[in-house]
Amino acid sequence: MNTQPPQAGPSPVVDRRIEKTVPLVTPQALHAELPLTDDLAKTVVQGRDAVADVLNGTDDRLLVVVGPCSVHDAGAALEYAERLRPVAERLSDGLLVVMRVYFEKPRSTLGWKGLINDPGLDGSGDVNSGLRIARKLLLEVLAQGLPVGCEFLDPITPQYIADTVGWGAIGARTVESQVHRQLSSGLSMPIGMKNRPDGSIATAVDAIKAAAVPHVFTGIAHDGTPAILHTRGNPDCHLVLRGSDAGPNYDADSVAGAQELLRNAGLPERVVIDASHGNSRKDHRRQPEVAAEIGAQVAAGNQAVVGVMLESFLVEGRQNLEPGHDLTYGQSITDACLGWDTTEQVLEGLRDAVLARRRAG
Ligand SMILES: O=C[C@H](O)[C@H](O)COP(=O)(O)O
Ligand SMILES: C=C(OP(=O)(O)O)C(=O)O
Repeated sequence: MNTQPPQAGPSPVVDRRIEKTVPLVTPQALHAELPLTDDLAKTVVQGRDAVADVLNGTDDRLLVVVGPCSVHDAGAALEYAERLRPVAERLSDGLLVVMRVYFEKPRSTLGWKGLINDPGLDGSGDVNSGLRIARKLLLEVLAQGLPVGCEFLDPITPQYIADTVGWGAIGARTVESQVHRQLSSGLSMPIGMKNRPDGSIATAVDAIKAAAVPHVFTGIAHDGTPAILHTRGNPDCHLVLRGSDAGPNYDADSVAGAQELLRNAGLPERVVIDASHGNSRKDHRRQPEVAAEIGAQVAAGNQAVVGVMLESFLVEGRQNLEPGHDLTYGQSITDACLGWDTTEQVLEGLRDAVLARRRAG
Protein backbone atom coordinates (compact mmCIF):
# COMPACT_ATOMS: atom_id res chain seq x y z
CA MET A 1 0.00 0.00 0.00
CA ASN A 2 1.25 3.49 -0.81
CA THR A 3 1.57 5.38 2.47
CA GLN A 4 3.16 8.48 0.95
CA PRO A 5 1.09 11.67 1.21
CA PRO A 6 -0.11 13.03 -2.15
CA GLN A 7 2.64 14.99 -3.83
CA ALA A 8 2.13 18.74 -3.73
CA GLY A 9 3.46 20.91 -6.59
CA PRO A 10 4.85 19.68 -9.92
CA SER A 11 4.81 15.99 -10.71
CA PRO A 12 8.18 14.26 -10.40
CA VAL A 13 7.21 12.09 -13.39
CA VAL A 14 5.54 14.06 -16.17
CA ASP A 15 5.92 17.50 -17.78
CA ARG A 16 9.27 18.00 -16.13
CA ARG A 17 10.44 19.97 -19.14
CA ILE A 18 7.16 21.64 -20.07
CA GLU A 19 7.18 25.24 -18.91
CA LYS A 20 3.53 25.91 -19.69
CA THR A 21 0.66 24.60 -21.80
CA VAL A 22 -1.56 27.01 -23.73
CA PRO A 23 -4.87 26.01 -25.38
CA LEU A 24 -4.72 25.92 -29.18
CA VAL A 25 -7.56 27.31 -31.30
CA THR A 26 -9.39 24.52 -33.16
CA PRO A 27 -9.24 24.28 -36.95
CA GLN A 28 -13.03 24.59 -37.00
CA ALA A 29 -13.00 27.86 -35.05
CA LEU A 30 -10.28 29.36 -37.25
CA HIS A 31 -12.07 28.32 -40.44
CA ALA A 32 -15.31 29.87 -39.10
CA GLU A 33 -13.47 33.11 -38.36
CA LEU A 34 -11.64 33.15 -41.71
CA PRO A 35 -13.72 31.10 -44.15
CA LEU A 36 -12.62 29.92 -47.57
CA THR A 37 -15.42 31.32 -49.74
CA ASP A 38 -16.73 29.39 -52.76
CA ASP A 39 -14.86 31.73 -55.12
CA LEU A 40 -11.55 31.23 -53.30
CA ALA A 41 -12.13 27.46 -53.13
CA LYS A 42 -12.48 27.53 -56.92
CA THR A 43 -9.06 29.18 -57.18
CA VAL A 44 -7.59 26.48 -54.93
CA VAL A 45 -9.12 23.58 -56.87
CA GLN A 46 -8.25 25.08 -60.26
CA GLY A 47 -4.69 25.65 -59.04
CA ARG A 48 -4.31 22.07 -57.80
CA ASP A 49 -5.74 20.66 -61.04
CA ALA A 50 -3.49 22.89 -63.13
CA VAL A 51 -0.40 21.77 -61.15
CA ALA A 52 -1.40 18.12 -61.62
CA ASP A 53 -1.85 18.72 -65.36
CA VAL A 54 1.65 20.20 -65.62
CA LEU A 55 3.09 17.30 -63.62
CA ASN A 56 1.32 14.78 -65.83
CA GLY A 57 2.35 16.52 -69.04
CA THR A 58 -1.19 17.25 -70.20
CA ASP A 59 -0.25 20.93 -69.83
CA ASP A 60 3.16 21.69 -71.36
CA ARG A 61 3.80 24.80 -69.27
CA LEU A 62 6.36 25.05 -66.49
CA LEU A 63 5.18 25.19 -62.88
CA VAL A 64 7.00 28.06 -61.14
CA VAL A 65 6.80 28.32 -57.35
CA VAL A 66 8.10 31.78 -56.58
CA GLY A 67 8.04 34.00 -53.51
CA PRO A 68 9.82 34.81 -50.27
CA CYS A 69 11.88 32.20 -48.46
CA SER A 70 9.59 32.89 -45.51
CA VAL A 71 6.79 35.29 -44.70
CA HIS A 72 7.56 37.41 -41.65
CA ASP A 73 5.46 40.45 -42.56
CA ALA A 74 2.05 39.70 -44.05
CA GLY A 75 1.77 43.21 -45.53
CA ALA A 76 4.98 42.84 -47.53
CA ALA A 77 3.95 39.37 -48.71
CA LEU A 78 0.61 40.73 -49.92
CA GLU A 79 2.37 43.55 -51.76
CA TYR A 80 4.52 40.87 -53.41
CA ALA A 81 1.36 38.99 -54.45
CA GLU A 82 -0.08 42.19 -55.93
CA ARG A 83 3.05 42.60 -58.05
CA LEU A 84 3.20 38.94 -59.00
CA ARG A 85 -0.39 38.63 -60.17
CA PRO A 86 -0.14 40.72 -63.40
CA VAL A 87 3.20 39.13 -64.29
CA ALA A 88 1.75 35.65 -63.74
CA GLU A 89 -1.16 36.57 -66.02
CA ARG A 90 1.12 38.02 -68.71
CA LEU A 91 3.36 34.93 -68.76
CA SER A 92 0.57 32.39 -68.38
CA ASP A 93 1.01 31.06 -71.91
CA GLY A 94 4.26 29.47 -70.72
CA LEU A 95 4.18 29.46 -66.92
CA LEU A 96 1.84 28.25 -64.22
CA VAL A 97 2.82 30.58 -61.40
CA VAL A 98 2.20 29.54 -57.79
CA MET A 99 3.19 31.97 -55.06
CA ARG A 100 5.52 30.59 -52.43
CA VAL A 101 3.88 31.54 -49.11
CA TYR A 102 6.00 29.71 -46.53
CA PHE A 103 5.14 29.94 -42.85
CA GLU A 104 7.10 27.02 -41.38
CA LYS A 105 10.90 26.97 -41.41
CA PRO A 106 12.84 23.79 -40.66
CA ARG A 107 16.18 24.84 -39.15
CA SER A 108 19.52 23.09 -39.48
CA THR A 109 20.21 23.89 -35.85
CA LEU A 110 18.50 26.94 -34.39
CA GLY A 111 16.79 30.04 -35.71
CA TRP A 112 13.40 31.65 -36.19
CA LYS A 113 10.94 28.88 -37.06
CA GLY A 114 8.49 30.87 -39.10
CA LEU A 115 5.46 33.07 -38.73
CA ILE A 116 3.08 30.38 -37.47
CA ASN A 117 5.45 29.36 -34.69
CA ASP A 118 6.56 32.86 -33.74
CA PRO A 119 4.61 35.72 -35.32
CA GLY A 120 6.08 38.21 -32.85
CA LEU A 121 9.62 37.41 -34.14
CA ASP A 122 10.71 37.45 -30.51
CA GLY A 123 10.46 33.86 -29.30
CA SER A 124 7.12 34.45 -27.57
CA GLY A 125 5.58 31.60 -29.59
CA ASP A 126 2.03 32.91 -30.03
CA VAL A 127 0.95 30.09 -32.34
CA ASN A 128 -2.74 31.04 -32.19
CA SER A 129 -1.94 34.48 -33.66
CA GLY A 130 0.49 32.88 -36.12
CA LEU A 131 -2.18 30.57 -37.49
CA ARG A 132 -4.65 33.46 -37.74
CA ILE A 133 -2.22 35.77 -39.58
CA ALA A 134 -1.17 32.93 -41.88
CA ARG A 135 -4.70 31.93 -42.82
CA LYS A 136 -5.77 35.54 -43.40
CA LEU A 137 -2.80 36.12 -45.72
CA LEU A 138 -3.44 32.89 -47.61
CA LEU A 139 -7.02 34.00 -48.28
CA GLU A 140 -5.79 37.42 -49.42
CA VAL A 141 -3.26 35.91 -51.83
CA LEU A 142 -5.96 33.61 -53.22
CA ALA A 143 -8.18 36.67 -53.67
CA GLN A 144 -5.48 37.94 -56.07
CA GLY A 145 -6.21 34.84 -58.15
CA LEU A 146 -2.85 33.25 -57.32
CA PRO A 147 -2.56 29.63 -56.18
CA VAL A 148 -0.29 29.26 -53.14
CA GLY A 149 2.51 26.87 -52.21
CA CYS A 150 3.57 26.01 -48.64
CA GLU A 151 5.98 23.66 -46.93
CA PHE A 152 4.26 21.37 -44.43
CA LEU A 153 6.46 20.89 -41.40
CA ASP A 154 4.32 20.51 -38.29
CA PRO A 155 1.88 17.63 -38.77
CA ILE A 156 -0.96 19.49 -36.97
CA THR A 157 -0.74 22.73 -38.98
CA PRO A 158 -2.34 21.45 -42.22
CA GLN A 159 -5.75 21.20 -40.56
CA TYR A 160 -5.65 24.98 -40.23
CA ILE A 161 -4.44 26.02 -43.67
CA ALA A 162 -4.28 23.12 -46.15
CA ASP A 163 -7.68 23.93 -47.67
CA THR A 164 -6.07 27.07 -49.16
CA VAL A 165 -2.96 25.39 -50.59
CA GLY A 166 -2.51 24.43 -54.25
CA TRP A 167 0.97 22.91 -54.06
CA GLY A 168 2.89 21.64 -51.03
CA ALA A 169 6.45 20.66 -50.22
CA ILE A 170 8.10 18.29 -47.83
CA GLY A 171 11.50 19.77 -47.13
CA ALA A 172 14.97 18.30 -47.40
CA ARG A 173 15.26 17.83 -43.64
CA THR A 174 11.99 15.90 -43.21
CA VAL A 175 11.70 13.93 -46.44
CA GLU A 176 12.89 10.77 -44.70
CA SER A 177 10.36 11.13 -41.89
CA GLN A 178 7.51 8.63 -41.78
CA VAL A 179 5.30 11.25 -40.17
CA HIS A 180 5.69 13.55 -43.20
CA ARG A 181 5.21 10.75 -45.71
CA GLN A 182 1.98 9.67 -43.99
CA LEU A 183 0.84 13.26 -43.88
CA SER A 184 1.57 13.68 -47.61
CA SER A 185 -0.48 10.59 -48.39
CA GLY A 186 -3.55 12.36 -47.04
CA LEU A 187 -2.98 15.90 -48.34
CA SER A 188 -5.33 17.08 -51.09
CA MET A 189 -2.74 18.82 -53.28
CA PRO A 190 0.37 17.72 -55.23
CA ILE A 191 3.41 17.48 -52.96
CA GLY A 192 7.04 18.06 -53.96
CA MET A 193 9.53 15.82 -52.13
CA LYS A 194 12.95 17.43 -51.87
CA ASN A 195 16.24 15.58 -52.02
CA ARG A 196 17.98 15.30 -48.64
CA PRO A 197 20.48 18.03 -47.60
CA ASP A 198 23.34 15.55 -48.14
CA GLY A 199 22.16 15.05 -51.73
CA SER A 200 20.31 11.73 -51.44
CA ILE A 201 17.70 11.65 -54.18
CA ALA A 202 16.82 8.03 -53.44
CA THR A 203 15.33 9.15 -50.11
CA ALA A 204 12.96 11.53 -51.91
CA VAL A 205 12.06 8.79 -54.39
CA ASP A 206 11.25 6.54 -51.40
CA ALA A 207 9.08 9.32 -50.00
CA ILE A 208 7.14 9.60 -53.28
CA LYS A 209 6.49 5.84 -53.22
CA ALA A 210 5.52 5.82 -49.55
CA ALA A 211 3.13 8.77 -49.85
CA ALA A 212 1.39 7.28 -52.90
CA VAL A 213 -0.38 4.60 -50.86
CA PRO A 214 -2.91 4.65 -47.99
CA HIS A 215 -1.73 5.05 -44.39
CA VAL A 216 -3.25 5.28 -40.94
CA PHE A 217 -1.87 7.81 -38.49
CA THR A 218 -2.86 9.86 -35.49
CA GLY A 219 -3.60 13.55 -35.63
CA ILE A 220 -6.45 15.94 -34.97
CA ALA A 221 -9.83 16.19 -36.65
CA HIS A 222 -11.38 19.41 -37.93
CA ASP A 223 -13.07 20.03 -34.58
CA GLY A 224 -9.73 19.66 -32.80
CA THR A 225 -10.35 16.28 -31.19
CA PRO A 226 -7.66 13.59 -31.36
CA ALA A 227 -8.33 11.38 -34.37
CA ILE A 228 -7.12 8.36 -36.31
CA LEU A 229 -6.74 9.46 -39.91
CA HIS A 230 -7.05 6.89 -42.69
CA THR A 231 -5.57 8.28 -45.91
CA ARG A 232 -6.16 7.36 -49.57
CA GLY A 233 -2.60 7.91 -50.85
CA ASN A 234 -1.38 10.81 -52.95
CA PRO A 235 -0.58 10.06 -56.62
CA ASP A 236 0.68 13.60 -57.30
CA CYS A 237 3.91 13.53 -55.29
CA HIS A 238 7.02 14.38 -57.29
CA LEU A 239 10.73 14.99 -56.96
CA VAL A 240 12.30 18.38 -56.25
CA LEU A 241 16.04 18.69 -56.91
CA ARG A 242 17.40 21.36 -54.54
CA GLY A 243 21.13 20.65 -54.62
CA SER A 244 23.00 19.66 -51.51
CA ASP A 245 25.72 20.58 -49.06
CA ALA A 246 28.11 19.04 -51.61
CA GLY A 247 26.92 21.12 -54.58
CA PRO A 248 24.22 21.62 -57.18
CA ASN A 249 22.11 19.00 -58.99
CA TYR A 250 20.35 21.11 -61.62
CA ASP A 251 22.70 20.27 -64.52
CA ALA A 252 21.58 17.97 -67.35
CA ASP A 253 23.60 14.98 -66.05
CA SER A 254 22.09 15.26 -62.57
CA VAL A 255 18.60 15.57 -64.04
CA ALA A 256 19.22 12.47 -66.20
CA GLY A 257 20.44 10.61 -63.09
CA ALA A 258 17.30 11.60 -61.21
CA GLN A 259 15.16 10.46 -64.15
CA GLU A 260 16.88 7.08 -64.05
CA LEU A 261 16.14 6.70 -60.32
CA LEU A 262 12.48 7.56 -60.93
CA ARG A 263 12.29 5.19 -63.91
CA ASN A 264 13.83 2.33 -61.91
CA ALA A 265 11.29 2.96 -59.16
CA GLY A 266 8.45 2.75 -61.67
CA LEU A 267 7.58 6.41 -61.15
CA PRO A 268 6.86 9.10 -63.76
CA GLU A 269 9.99 10.94 -64.84
CA ARG A 270 9.00 14.41 -63.73
CA VAL A 271 11.29 16.78 -61.90
CA VAL A 272 10.90 20.20 -60.32
CA ILE A 273 14.19 22.05 -59.81
CA ASP A 274 14.76 24.49 -56.96
CA ALA A 275 17.12 27.24 -58.18
CA SER A 276 17.91 28.22 -54.57
CA HIS A 277 19.33 26.31 -51.58
CA GLY A 278 22.11 23.86 -52.56
CA ASN A 279 21.61 24.73 -56.23
CA SER A 280 22.57 28.37 -55.67
CA ARG A 281 24.90 27.51 -52.81
CA LYS A 282 22.58 29.84 -50.89
CA ASP A 283 23.80 32.83 -52.91
CA HIS A 284 20.71 34.49 -54.34
CA ARG A 285 22.80 36.15 -57.08
CA ARG A 286 23.34 32.69 -58.58
CA GLN A 287 19.63 31.91 -58.96
CA PRO A 288 19.36 33.66 -62.37
CA GLU A 289 22.18 31.56 -63.85
CA VAL A 290 20.69 28.39 -62.38
CA ALA A 291 17.29 29.30 -63.83
CA ALA A 292 18.92 30.08 -67.19
CA GLU A 293 20.59 26.64 -67.26
CA ILE A 294 17.26 24.98 -66.37
CA GLY A 295 15.62 27.07 -69.11
CA ALA A 296 18.27 25.88 -71.59
CA GLN A 297 17.41 22.25 -70.78
CA VAL A 298 13.72 23.01 -71.26
CA ALA A 299 14.31 24.90 -74.53
CA ALA A 300 16.40 21.95 -75.74
CA GLY A 301 13.29 19.80 -75.39
CA ASN A 302 13.66 18.15 -71.97
CA GLN A 303 10.10 17.10 -71.07
CA ALA A 304 11.04 15.75 -67.64
CA VAL A 305 11.68 19.21 -66.19
CA VAL A 306 8.19 20.30 -65.21
CA GLY A 307 8.85 23.02 -62.68
CA VAL A 308 11.19 25.53 -61.08
CA MET A 309 11.33 27.04 -57.60
CA LEU A 310 12.70 30.53 -56.94
CA GLU A 311 13.22 32.40 -53.67
CA SER A 312 12.31 36.01 -54.33
CA PHE A 313 11.07 39.01 -52.38
CA LEU A 314 10.55 42.73 -52.87
CA VAL A 315 14.12 43.60 -51.87
CA GLU A 316 17.09 41.39 -52.79
CA GLY A 317 19.31 39.64 -50.25
CA ARG A 318 18.62 38.95 -46.62
CA GLN A 319 18.91 40.57 -43.21
CA ASN A 320 19.50 39.32 -39.70
CA LEU A 321 16.69 39.32 -37.19
CA GLU A 322 18.27 41.06 -34.19
CA PRO A 323 16.57 42.41 -31.09
CA GLY A 324 16.38 46.20 -31.17
CA HIS A 325 17.20 46.47 -34.91
CA ASP A 326 14.58 47.73 -37.35
CA LEU A 327 13.94 45.43 -40.30
CA THR A 328 14.13 46.53 -43.94
CA TYR A 329 10.65 46.26 -45.42
CA GLY A 330 10.26 43.47 -48.01
CA GLN A 331 13.60 41.74 -47.36
CA SER A 332 13.99 38.13 -46.21
CA ILE A 333 14.97 37.26 -42.65
CA THR A 334 15.81 33.67 -43.63
CA ASP A 335 17.51 32.75 -46.93
CA ALA A 336 18.63 35.48 -49.31
CA CYS A 337 16.16 36.16 -52.12
CA LEU A 338 16.17 37.62 -55.61
CA GLY A 339 14.84 41.16 -55.76
CA TRP A 340 11.66 41.96 -57.66
CA ASP A 341 13.15 43.27 -60.95
CA THR A 342 15.48 40.29 -61.36
CA THR A 343 12.61 37.96 -60.55
CA GLU A 344 10.56 39.35 -63.40
CA GLN A 345 13.49 38.89 -65.82
CA VAL A 346 14.03 35.31 -64.66
CA LEU A 347 10.34 34.52 -65.11
CA GLU A 348 10.41 35.95 -68.63
CA GLY A 349 13.42 33.80 -69.48
CA LEU A 350 11.67 30.67 -68.23
CA ARG A 351 8.57 31.50 -70.25
CA ASP A 352 10.68 31.96 -73.39
CA ALA A 353 12.24 28.54 -72.76
CA VAL A 354 8.80 26.91 -72.63
CA LEU A 355 7.74 28.61 -75.85
CA ALA A 356 10.96 27.37 -77.50
CA ARG A 357 10.27 23.80 -76.29
CA ARG A 358 6.75 24.04 -77.63
CA ARG A 359 7.92 25.32 -81.03
CA ALA A 360 10.51 22.55 -81.26
CA GLY A 361 8.28 19.75 -80.16
O1 LIG B 1 14.82 27.81 -46.68
C1 LIG B 1 15.23 28.11 -45.59
C2 LIG B 1 16.42 27.52 -45.00
O2 LIG B 1 17.29 27.07 -45.97
C3 LIG B 1 16.09 26.39 -44.09
O3 LIG B 1 15.04 26.75 -43.26
C4 LIG B 1 17.30 26.02 -43.26
O4 LIG B 1 17.86 27.12 -42.75
P1 LIG B 1 19.12 27.09 -41.79
O5 LIG B 1 20.11 26.13 -42.36
O6 LIG B 1 19.58 28.52 -41.84
O7 LIG B 1 18.64 26.70 -40.44
C1 LIG C 1 13.73 24.81 -46.20
C2 LIG C 1 13.54 24.92 -47.50
O1 LIG C 1 14.10 24.17 -48.46
P1 LIG C 1 14.94 22.83 -48.25
O2 LIG C 1 14.04 21.89 -47.53
O3 LIG C 1 15.25 22.43 -49.64
O4 LIG C 1 16.16 23.19 -47.45
C3 LIG C 1 12.66 25.94 -48.05
O5 LIG C 1 12.37 25.92 -49.25
O6 LIG C 1 12.25 26.80 -47.28
